[in-house]
Amino acid sequence: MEGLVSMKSSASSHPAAIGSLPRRPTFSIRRSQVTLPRVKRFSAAAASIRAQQFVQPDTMDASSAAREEPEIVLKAKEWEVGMLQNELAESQGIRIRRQPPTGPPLHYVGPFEFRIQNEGNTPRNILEEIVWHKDNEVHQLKQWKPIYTLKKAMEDALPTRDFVGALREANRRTGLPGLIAEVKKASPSRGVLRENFDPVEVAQSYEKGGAACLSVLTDAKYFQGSFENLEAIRKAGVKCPLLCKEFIVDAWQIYYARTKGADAILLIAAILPDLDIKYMIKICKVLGLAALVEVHDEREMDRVIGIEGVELIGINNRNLETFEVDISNTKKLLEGERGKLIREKGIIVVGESGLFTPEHIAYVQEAGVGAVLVGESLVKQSDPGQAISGLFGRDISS
Ligand SMILES: O=P(O)(O)OC[C@@H](O)[C@@H](O)c1c[nH]c2ccccc12
Repeated sequence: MEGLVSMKSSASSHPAAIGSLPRRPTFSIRRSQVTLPRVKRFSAAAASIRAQQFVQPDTMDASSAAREEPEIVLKAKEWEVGMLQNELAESQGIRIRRQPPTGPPLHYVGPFEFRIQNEGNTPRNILEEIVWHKDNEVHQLKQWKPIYTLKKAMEDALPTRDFVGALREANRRTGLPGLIAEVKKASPSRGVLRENFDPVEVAQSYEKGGAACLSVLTDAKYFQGSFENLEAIRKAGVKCPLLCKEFIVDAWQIYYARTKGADAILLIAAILPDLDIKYMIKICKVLGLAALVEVHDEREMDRVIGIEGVELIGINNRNLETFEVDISNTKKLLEGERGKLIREKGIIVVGESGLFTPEHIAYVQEAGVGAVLVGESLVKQSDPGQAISGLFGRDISS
């Protein structure tokens, strides 16, 4: 019943499998111990396993691994860095792990696909699932378009527009929070929001209805969005500055967003350690992009307030781990010292998610937001731009 299959003999001898090789090696590191990619298949009776096959790595120390397969040791180091990243993030209260701690959920070994379903490498919630998927997706995209090709594309990209300035101006003009209207076809929590979705039509309608800026979902798997949508909206001549709504886990995505016409990007504090946020904000400054840094609890807010150069903080009323929506979250995070510090620093706060009525808008404005980010309540209406008047209680188009 048991059979040993080495990674070398399986993966490299089956060309068809090479394209689908995982980003991470099919083994894990626990401190000084290297787990080699030797694979045993056990009986399907193993209780905790939903898969057809169970992959049980054998162990050996790092030096003997080096003698056997230097490339494997290099990959092991790469994996170790990923592990350290998880530990660093955890020390900042980040529960979302950047990669599966014991290897990717799908292991491709030769022509076989091994799916392991154990506690360690099964995502704990939807946000973690999205992040793991994104990490692999970005790895593939980076191979297809290495960073130097993006730098070239950036030289030809259209100039960026002032996202923060547009929000301030709308706020000044209307006396209401500036609107970032979201071009969103679907979401994991709500399913499809708009059938016959035409992103350019929705964007133009929002602009006509008085939106200051637009947010365009680019994640394909969970939100049915795309970078093509972002690019098409930009090229159609929509003047509202555009936020690329993406799960950013790698700086490469920022450059890519810039080549596709973004004026701003989203950084989610629940998945990015402080150092990543700092570094990515610096990249944004160099590229002329605004960064909307999203938080959803006190700890994330305190981390982000302390980061130099933050101009826009989004408070998400939806917990991305549980999907629960509670608009009092915006109020809670702006009370007392935190609100005072934010005002002193001149940071614009964006109230995000779950806003449906003029009362909701008034409530978050009272709490201290200078802008709101709204998707569902607008995009579900037959005329999304017209729906803006309903949301704000009056016409804000002129
Ligand atoms: O559709 P709503 O409830 O109005 O929410 C919009 C926006 O806040 C939400 O889409 C969002 C906020 N932060 C995110 C991060 C990723 C994906 C989506 C989001």
